[in-house]
Amino acid sequence: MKSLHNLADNLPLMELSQEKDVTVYGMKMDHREIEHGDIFFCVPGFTVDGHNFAEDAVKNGAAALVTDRWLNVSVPVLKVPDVRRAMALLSAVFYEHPSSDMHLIGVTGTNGKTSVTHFIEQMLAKLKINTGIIGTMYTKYNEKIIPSKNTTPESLILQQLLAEMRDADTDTVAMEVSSHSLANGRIHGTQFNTAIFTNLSQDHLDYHVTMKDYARAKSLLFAQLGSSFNRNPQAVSIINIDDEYADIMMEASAAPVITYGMTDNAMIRAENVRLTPTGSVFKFSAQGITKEVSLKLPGRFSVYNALAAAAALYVRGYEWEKLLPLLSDLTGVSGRFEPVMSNASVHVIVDYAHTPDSLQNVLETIKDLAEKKIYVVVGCGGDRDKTKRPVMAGIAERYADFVYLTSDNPRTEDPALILDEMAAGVEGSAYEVIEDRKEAIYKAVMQAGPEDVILIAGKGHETYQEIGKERFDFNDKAVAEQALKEWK
Ligand SMILES: CC(=O)N[C@H]1[C@@H](OP(=O)(O)OP(=O)(O)OC[C@H]2O[C@@H](n3ccc(=O)[nH]c3=O)[C@H](O)[C@@H]2O)O[C@H](CO)[C@@H](O)[C@@H]1O[C@H](C)C(=O)N[C@@H](C)C(=O)N[C@H](CCC(=O)O)C(=O)O
Ligand SMILES: Nc1ncnc2c1ncn2[C@@H]1O[C@H](COP(=O)(O)OP(=O)(O)OP(=O)(O)O)[C@@H](O)[C@H]1O
Ligand SMILES: N[C@H](CCC[C@H](N)C(=O)O)C(=O)O
Ligand SMILES: [Mg+2]
Repeated sequence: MKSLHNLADNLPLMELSQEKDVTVYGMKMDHREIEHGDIFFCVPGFTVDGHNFAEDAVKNGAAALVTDRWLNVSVPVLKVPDVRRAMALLSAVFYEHPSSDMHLIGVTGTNGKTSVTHFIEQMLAKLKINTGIIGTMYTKYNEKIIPSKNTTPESLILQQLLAEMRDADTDTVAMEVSSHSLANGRIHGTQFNTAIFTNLSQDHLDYHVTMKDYARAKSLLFAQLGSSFNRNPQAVSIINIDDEYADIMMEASAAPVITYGMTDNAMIRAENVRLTPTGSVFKFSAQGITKEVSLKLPGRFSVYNALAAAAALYVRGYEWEKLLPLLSDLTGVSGRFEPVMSNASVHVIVDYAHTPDSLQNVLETIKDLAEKKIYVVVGCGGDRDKTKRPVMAGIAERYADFVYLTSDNPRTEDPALILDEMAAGVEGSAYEVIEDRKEAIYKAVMQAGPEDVILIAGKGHETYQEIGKERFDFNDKAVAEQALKEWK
């Protein structure tokens, strides 16, 4: 519970429609969720303008509105230049800056965010540190799991979750920070101790339009770190120096930078990386310390993710001697290079690769390990970057003996048209289009021979398929398990 005037004092350039103060009991951005005494934020959205719901919000009991224009309503209106950013700041104030009461690690980049946050959590759990996670799969702290709608929640949900974590004595939170959230100001008012950059490659060009815009959005995490806004003098940026966009992140960083990678100029390095059938072995090197490390995780990309997680723990205050042994115990994350267990001798791997770069990385790893044929079942999501469709199909063709192009989450697009766009990227004829994902998985399994490998890409841990505006139960792993039972 807060006074509107006290809240408003935190916003530069705000104007109030009336002198009357009111008590604010909660904050909402959807008028259908308003309860008596809430502030309603009129967010100009991508599909609809929240200002259209102002009157209904008042009818539902809103005590005040935050808007970007004057509206004629009976309750006080707080006019601001940018409603989303004002919402982020006021949510942080309303919940009394929960992020400043914990060690908060933000992870951004096209691929690897979910993996890195989970690796940090696994290592800190071994050190008996109470750690929370916010990301694509869920928000998780103590034994509680709250399913996610977005990878990075809207600011008022984010601050509420952080406040719950603070109240549950969560010490450290590892959080995925998406480019959408940065561009939308969802993390304004959130104080990070550490920001990690994994990598940048093509995705979300529907939203950001060019790679430069996309990189600029990602760099905001580093620009906001340790700045006057996020007052944390201890803040550190951790950057994958091998990525071609590393310079942009380093230049943007308002905090000192630690680099990691496999090249000589990385401060934290993996040298002489050797991939093995069960993972990898490499020589870890940082600040004069060298140590042979083995990982039970697939591919070179996992080495990068492990280095990022180790760097975060170093910044958290742990000595290398203490944290390096924890790397060998890291285990895979659900839906990320996850083998499907069965009695059949066909190897099926479910992976969340939904970008060209991640698909290529995963297939390179499979190519190194596979002794027989490789099959790929892959689709691309609807209402998302269309330009990645032919590219992903082309990558699948390059590595596989045969490709099944199928639906991912078509959402409101025509699945057949998405598949046409994918097929345009295939040059040869070793592919088939099967719109129904279950049918495609079954067909791939049924025609595979002993020791062949099937990659089912794109949906990883997802337990639904979104067709139109509806979500139907669907789980790649469960479908593959069933198909494998029928394989002979
Ligand atoms: C592009 C984007 O970020 N969209 C988000 C945005 O939607 P929007 O701006 O279109 O909202 P809108 O539907 O126009 O509505 C505008 C306002 O009116 C309100 N409203 C609307 C209808 C109504 O009857 N009453 C009402 O009050 C809405 O609550 C909202 O405040 O605000 C919504 C409300 O919070 C979000 O759910 C929605 O995320 C959707 C689900 C989404 O798909 N987002 C994706 C693109 C996204 O953000 N992805 C990244 C991960 C990307 C990655 O790295 O892989 C993420 O962080 O999740
Ligand atoms: N460091 C990496 N570099 C390239 N590809 C990676 C890396 N880490 C994971 N991948 C691949 O990308 C897929 C997605 O990984 P992960 O879920 O960790 O990424 P994310 O950044 O959280 O994705 P999202 O944007 O959907 O939240 C994995 O299934 C794997 O195929
Ligand atoms: N965070 C990503 C997830 C994509 C997962 C894929 N299965 C799809 O639906 O495109 C996005 O919203 O673009
Ligand atoms: Mg993720």
